[in-house]
Amino acid sequence: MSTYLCHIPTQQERPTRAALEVLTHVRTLARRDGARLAACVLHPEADRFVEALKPYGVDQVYLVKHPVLDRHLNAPVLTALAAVFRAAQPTLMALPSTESVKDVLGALAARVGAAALPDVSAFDIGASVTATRPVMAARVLADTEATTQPVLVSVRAGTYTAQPAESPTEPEVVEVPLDFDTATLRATLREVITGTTGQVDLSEADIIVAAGRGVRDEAGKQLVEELARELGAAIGASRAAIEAGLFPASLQIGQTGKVVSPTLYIAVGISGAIQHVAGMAGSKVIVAINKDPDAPIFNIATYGIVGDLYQILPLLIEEIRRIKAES
Ligand SMILES: Cc1cc2nc3c(=O)[nH]c(=O)nc-3n(C[C@H](O)[C@H](O)[C@H](O)COP(=O)(O)OP(=O)(O)OC[C@H]3O[C@@H](n4cnc5c(N)ncnc54)[C@H](O)[C@@H]3O)c2cc1C
Repeated sequence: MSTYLCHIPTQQERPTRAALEVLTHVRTLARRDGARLAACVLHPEADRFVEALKPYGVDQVYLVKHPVLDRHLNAPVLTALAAVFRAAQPTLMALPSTESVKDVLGALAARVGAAALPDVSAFDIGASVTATRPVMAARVLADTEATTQPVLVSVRAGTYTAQPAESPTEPEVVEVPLDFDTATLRATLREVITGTTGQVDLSEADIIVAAGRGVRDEAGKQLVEELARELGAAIGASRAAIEAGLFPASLQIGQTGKVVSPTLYIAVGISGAIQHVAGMAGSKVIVAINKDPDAPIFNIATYGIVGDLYQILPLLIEEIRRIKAES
């Protein structure tokens, strides 16, 4: 029986949304192909996450527990993933395409002798593994194929929807020892500085309110923050809004920023330049607010509101508050 393995990064005591999305898709493929569905968690207390994986129908969970896995460092994560790979012997290993995964994917492929299909927006397994990969700032979709096995595939967030299985499973738990000497570390993580704007993590957010150059001052910024607060949304920004000094660079969405695919993306005063769209085109519903009816963002928007954001946002916030109060 072949094994399909998913890497499950964790955040704030639970598997990330992106990981559960990939796991859900791999479960569909595993059930169709009669393959074993395995997941792996790297964490000093990895057992804590087994419970959260049961509803997703996993047959096996590989755990790597080591204090060095407390925070992402390339060398131990690479060693741990390679150890799990050797233990599980999967034909396919799927990983969410996070910054950390991008750092190690190529090295992991080389270490375990696998092909790699990085940063894809869809994939399937037939006689070979085939995938669709957005390239050239998502202007072109490339069909790619791995002609050898095993295959590593990293998947963009928002491609699939995370859904529990029809019935939960009681997975076999396999502990994989990590033989890693921390004295060999060439890099250490000294401090993690968390952005202060917005309470919700951009890459995990289900709703994003993104500000562009149309948000031109502190009053506009406060409206964006208020709307985000009412919706429980994360805040993002275009490069122009960041260059204007209103938002920190960590919030940039686009070709040279974060790639996001939330359920709802509200673009406020953003023109829709190709470099911005590259980072958000995968959003399920896009609402654009722009005073220029010819702004390119309206070409990809699900709903468009033509008007001045300084008038529209207060109305929107008021209406959301009213609906929340009624329900
Ligand atoms: C190599 C490269 C990489 C890049 N990477 C990125 C990237 O990762 N992310 C990114 O975002 N950009 C990136 N850019 C920049 C990109 O080309 C655009 O310049 C940028 O996205 C424009 O941001 P914007 O839409 O906020 O600003 P603008 O293009 O200036 O648009 C502002 C919009 O706000 C509207 N507006 C103004 N006032 C109001 C109002 N009161 N109410 C409603 N609407 C209003 C205007 O009609 C306009 O459409 C990159 C560029 C290059 C060359």
